Amino acid sequence: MHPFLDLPMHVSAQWRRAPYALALLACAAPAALIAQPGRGGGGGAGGAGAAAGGASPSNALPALPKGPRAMMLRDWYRVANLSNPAVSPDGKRIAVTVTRAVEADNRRHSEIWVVNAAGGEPQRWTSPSTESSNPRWSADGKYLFFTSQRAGGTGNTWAIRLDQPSGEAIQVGDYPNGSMPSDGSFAVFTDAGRPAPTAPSPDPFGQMQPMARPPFEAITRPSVSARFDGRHVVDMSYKVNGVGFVPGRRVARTWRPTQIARQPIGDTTKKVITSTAYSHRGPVVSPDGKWIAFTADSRLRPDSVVDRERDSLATLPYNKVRDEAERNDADIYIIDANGGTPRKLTDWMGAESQITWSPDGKQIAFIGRPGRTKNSNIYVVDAAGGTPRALLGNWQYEPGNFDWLPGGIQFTAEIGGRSAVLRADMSGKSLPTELVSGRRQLRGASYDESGKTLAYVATSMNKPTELFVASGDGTGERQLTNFNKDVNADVVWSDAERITYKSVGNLEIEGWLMKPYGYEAGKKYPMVIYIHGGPHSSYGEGWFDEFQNLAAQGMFVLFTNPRGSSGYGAPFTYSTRGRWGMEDYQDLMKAVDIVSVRADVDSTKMGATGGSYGGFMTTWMATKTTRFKAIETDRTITDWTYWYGSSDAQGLTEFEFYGKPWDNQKLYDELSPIRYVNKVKTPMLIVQSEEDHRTPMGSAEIWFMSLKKQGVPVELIRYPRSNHDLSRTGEPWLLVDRLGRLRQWFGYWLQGVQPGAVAN
Ligand SMILES: CSCC[C@H](NC=O)C(=O)N[C@@H](CO)C(=O)O
Repeated sequence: MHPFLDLPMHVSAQWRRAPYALALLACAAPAALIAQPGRGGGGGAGGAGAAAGGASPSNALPALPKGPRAMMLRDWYRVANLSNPAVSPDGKRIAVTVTRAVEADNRRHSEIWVVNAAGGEPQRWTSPSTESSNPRWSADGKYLFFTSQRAGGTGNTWAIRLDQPSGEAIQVGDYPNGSMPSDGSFAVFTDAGRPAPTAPSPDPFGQMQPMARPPFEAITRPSVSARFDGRHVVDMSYKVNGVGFVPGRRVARTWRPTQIARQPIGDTTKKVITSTAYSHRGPVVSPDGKWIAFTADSRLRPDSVVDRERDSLATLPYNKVRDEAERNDADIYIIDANGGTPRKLTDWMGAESQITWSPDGKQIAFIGRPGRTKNSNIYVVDAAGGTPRALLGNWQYEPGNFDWLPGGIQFTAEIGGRSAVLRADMSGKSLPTELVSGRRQLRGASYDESGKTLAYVATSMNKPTELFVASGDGTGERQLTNFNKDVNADVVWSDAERITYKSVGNLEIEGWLMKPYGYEAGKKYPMVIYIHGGPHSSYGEGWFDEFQNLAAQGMFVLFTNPRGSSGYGAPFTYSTRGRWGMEDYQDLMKAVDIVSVRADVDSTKMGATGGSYGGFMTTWMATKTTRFKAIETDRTITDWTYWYGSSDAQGLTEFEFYGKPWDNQKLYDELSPIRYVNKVKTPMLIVQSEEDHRTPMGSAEIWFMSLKKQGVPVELIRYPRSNHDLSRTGEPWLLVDRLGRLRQWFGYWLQGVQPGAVAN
């Protein structure tokens, strides 16, 4: 899958405070190939009207020619991205989010479409003038809920009525979102309560911008508050990629532990059934409605104690015994559905998530990760307690989401660069069985109530996403939509050959070689290697705009999942700890060795590109080899100590590099490409976003200046209103501009195409 980082704020905060949370960071969040609704925050992704000029560019641009032909840059705007399929409880209909770019407005637009599982034309169910995503059906089939920021309501949950003639979307106060028993009579959910009312006191800084006000316990004050509009920072988490600068606290720290609430369906009265100093997470009600399972601190300590302990540990120097010890931060508890004293289900070492009751309510399943660098597995335990048993045994791969259907447990998983729907062996004695597989990526498996209908979104190398339906056991698959019909008819998307090869230590590495558009046997073509970020993410068997872009320019595109990638099991993922740029570099260069001897690859015209960890790796490569004739480094990191101080994710290197820079300065220095920049001879294009708080601008600036001062050809493109996710969720015009620059840079250095002559 394409690396796509979708970190909620709390994950970033955990990275910052402690290395322990790093198991969470496997950067391999669900892919969104070109479009993600509703993201961007202060980073500016997708903002209409913010771009330079504001005028529609399409007025001035000619219509795209009919195909079949190579992808042109503006074809990017035509590709629809489908996500979040949801099968109705009766299995008759499937709702899905469809996201497209609106080229003239420089923005994306998402709608909910519904299609009959039996087939037929999909219907648009939400307005073209508002954003709607993430459809889900109510258990009783009365509503289709979805997420929307539309005006005139509270919160962002809206609904379309299904049991009566319907019109505009409405908000439904008596149908809460939460876990329900089989009879659907009530829902349970978490509730953080309201902040305690504080007596109003005059605020001498009330008129200042939030970032400028003196935070709580700050020592300095503005001399004249009306004359200071800077940023006053005292807290560690003062900037977050995709969010922007975050004002500090104005009052003493307080805690509002999340409680469990229940609300009858058809009633607006919510009852909070717990009142504790610790938080309850992910409450799930049993099918008979008698019990609620949830996770909480393994010792039920107050949130204040847990947070203070974590914060104080985070200030200590790295300590092997303490920091490498396995931790049991959370456990599963069960409480009476009306409240009472919780019972610990089991003392299980590690992290538990996705708690799920068996349909008969006698057992509980969860995804467990027994240690930070250990494989996750699906575990099952009696609801009465006992020792959880793993269902996937020593399977190499790790489960994604799972469902406990009437016939057993089914789940999705990444199997290297492809993904599949699988059935677990409930005895745990055999490896899981693949039900839906093939060289492709499946996203968001959804079932009807009976488990007899399964829907998913699928994509493969040369096929953008579409919606598919099958029987619950994966048989009888049918494609239900063809949203990309027009663009598919015009553009010849390139396919890729899958390769595997043995690298250092006999480790098998998976990779792909995409053919250039218009490939003719007997000719030689330039080749560009793409390096993904993370490093714990992966490339895979899905349509990806960036690869298609360079293949359309007439180049081979090589992409691999070197050690450190996700999708091959945790030992593979974490094998690069403390060794970035070593064996992983060799895994990449080995792939280059293999393809560069092919008769159709011009080994004198090779390039490299990559972002984030891939940006680090491209600058690292530039210091180690002159085999590449041109390199593009994207959202790069060239100095790890600078990165540590300026990024929003210190926890990443605290874990990967065994401590803070001053705990292990040698490693931070030795792995910093800037230390060897005097060796660079390769022309480099640097792309960095002005509001990237994950890999801030300084790394790009020092690299640019160093190459300039040595006479190495270099260009720096600084994208405004953009963050670390420009290439995924950035403003469409800027995102497409970046694709154009990649074509031009490699077109110039590898194909001799003169500036301005690369086709758009
Ligand atoms: C190594 S610094 C931070 C790198 C970043 N990792 C997580 O945030 C990264 O490599 N991001 C990737 C994957 O999402 C990217 O492609 O931007």
